[in-house]
Amino acid sequence: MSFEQIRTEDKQRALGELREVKELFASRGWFPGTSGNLSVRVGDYSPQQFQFAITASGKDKTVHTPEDYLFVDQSGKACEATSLKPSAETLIHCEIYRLTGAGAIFHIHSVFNNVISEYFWDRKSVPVDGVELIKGFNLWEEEKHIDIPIVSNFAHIPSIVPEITERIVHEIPGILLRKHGIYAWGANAFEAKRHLEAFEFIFEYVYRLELLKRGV
Ligand SMILES: CSCCC(=O)C(=O)COP(=O)(O)O
Ligand SMILES: [Zn+2]
Repeated sequence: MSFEQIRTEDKQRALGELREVKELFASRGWFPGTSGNLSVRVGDYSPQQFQFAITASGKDKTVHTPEDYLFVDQSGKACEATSLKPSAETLIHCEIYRLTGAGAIFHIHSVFNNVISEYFWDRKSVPVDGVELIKGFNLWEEEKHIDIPIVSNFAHIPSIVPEITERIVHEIPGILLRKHGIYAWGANAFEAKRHLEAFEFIFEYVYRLELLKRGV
């Protein structure tokens, strides 16, 4: 399906969802210093061909402007003529869509996700035991253990991608970039938001529990 074949109302819906999520996450302080990026996929999907709306690069995501989003294809190329630049991290979105077929991907930087990614860097994953909120990932097993993958961060974004390709696991709808932030995804914007909120809850829980264990 080409970009032109995608219905205007579907494109408008994606932009509306991005605007809503952006405003909510901004109210939580989840976009410090212009960080973070959000995307919602539109139209039909195959791993070889898809399109999505994504936040433009370097914008203050706490304000709304007419130049907040653009549409790109599976290689990160703009679908329409525009002076806007897609997020510098668009290639990460492309790879996550290619691997998972997700409908939306949200990325934020927080102190908790940064601290936790560094604290558990030696084991390359965050261990989580029996926390109720993993039900937010549709994991309903009693006292389930999960490991949230952590990958290396590089200034050169294409260098981050191969480790993401290697480490994404079907059960866990997110991945942590070391001292950078969390990427969370879902079948649609509602689910990706739920997953992101569950990750952030878990990171704060793990952080506070570690402090208590250490008597800090
Ligand atoms: C200013 S934070 C550094 C870039 C980053 O990590 C990020 O999430 C925002 O980049 P974008 O190009 O999407 O604005
Ligand atoms: Zn980032």
